[in-house]
Amino acid sequence: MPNDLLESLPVIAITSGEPAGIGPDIILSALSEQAFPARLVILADPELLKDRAQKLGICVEIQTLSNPKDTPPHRQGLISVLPIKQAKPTTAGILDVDNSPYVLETLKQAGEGCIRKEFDAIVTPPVHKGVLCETGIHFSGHTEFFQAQCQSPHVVMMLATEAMKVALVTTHLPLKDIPAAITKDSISLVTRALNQDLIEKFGIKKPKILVCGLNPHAGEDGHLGREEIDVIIPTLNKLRLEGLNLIGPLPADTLFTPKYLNDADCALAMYHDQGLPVLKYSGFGNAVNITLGLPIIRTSVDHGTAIDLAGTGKASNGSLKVAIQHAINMANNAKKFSK
Ligand SMILES: NC(=O)c1ccc[n+]([C@@H]2O[C@H](COP(=O)([O-])OP(=O)(O)OC[C@H]3O[C@@H](n4cnc5c(N)ncnc54)[C@H](O)[C@@H]3O)[C@@H](O)[C@H]2O)c1
Ligand SMILES: N[C@H](C(=O)O)[C@H](O)COP(=O)(O)O
Repeated sequence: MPNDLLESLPVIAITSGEPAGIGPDIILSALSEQAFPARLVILADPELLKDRAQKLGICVEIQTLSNPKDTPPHRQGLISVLPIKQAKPTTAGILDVDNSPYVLETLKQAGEGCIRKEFDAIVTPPVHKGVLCETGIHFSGHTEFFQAQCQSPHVVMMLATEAMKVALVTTHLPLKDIPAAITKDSISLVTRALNQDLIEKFGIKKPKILVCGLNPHAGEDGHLGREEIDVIIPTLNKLRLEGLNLIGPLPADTLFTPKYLNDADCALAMYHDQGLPVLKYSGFGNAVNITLGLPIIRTSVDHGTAIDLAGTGKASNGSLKVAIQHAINMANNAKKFSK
């Protein structure tokens, strides 16, 4: 392939995710079923991928790289690996805290490579937050990990299907800590970042964003909670003066109905389990998780490690394919903008 054509293909780093989960399975099956228009580099232990491919009976060519610059264009069945060694061999379906440093190392190297511009985007199959926390560090999600690594002041978690986009004001917080985290500042920063990225990364000229209340019935005029009156309404009014097209706060139970959704670009929920169950009910297995507000591009799957399915061949790779394609599209758009 001529050099300029090769260089026009984005380099997409894909981490292995939790080795005992379905991450390796869905990487192997997705990359063996189709060719992606990119240079795909898997940050993983090649032995993990070889073992899992054998267990699943998937025929792939595993090629080890010493430099990400050498990543060839993807073709069906090609797995190009930048090797990172596990502490121990993994048994599918059995979590082992000794391999948590390996998982963290794949994320660290993916983020560093993206910051150095060796990679154009990162795609992350699922990690197991519990087994990472057992190492003694507090790991609440990739979103927060890459936010800290990139030193980004605020990021936004957004999950998207063809039909719906749902973003969150707060990410992985215990329920009891949410009201205190719904502040004028947090709502303003997240809503501005969301609006900006909907314009720049999704080409929506003037995004229309539906905003959920925090309390049942959006507080029922203060009788079911005062956060709407004291915090959310004044903040949205201020943002409207900046030109943002915001509807709400609406009661979350009726915001997610066609009357509102059909005419809007995105819903903004106040917390994880207010917005994501609706999105996952509507499109589990085919949605993408995108971190907005980072200086790098990062997409992920809409599901977890599904430890019960690892090594069985029953895991769907649909969301991973969507996450890879979104990363490629966003990387191509970013290349066009930078010219
Ligand atoms: N992107 C990520 O890293 C990510 C996302 C969500 C959850 N997690 C983590 O995953 C772990 C397990 O979480 P969970 O049990 O709540 O959710 P889960 O998504 O792993 O599993 C929920 C259910 O969905 C099924 N399922 C999940 N993915 C599937 C697939 N690709 N194909 C077919 N069936 C699938 C599972 O078998 C299970 O029945 C937790 O540690 C959680 O934090 C990680
Ligand atoms: N909140 C996500 C979900 O439910 O799908 C998931 O936990 C992943 O989050 P990170 O991308 O921050 O790991």
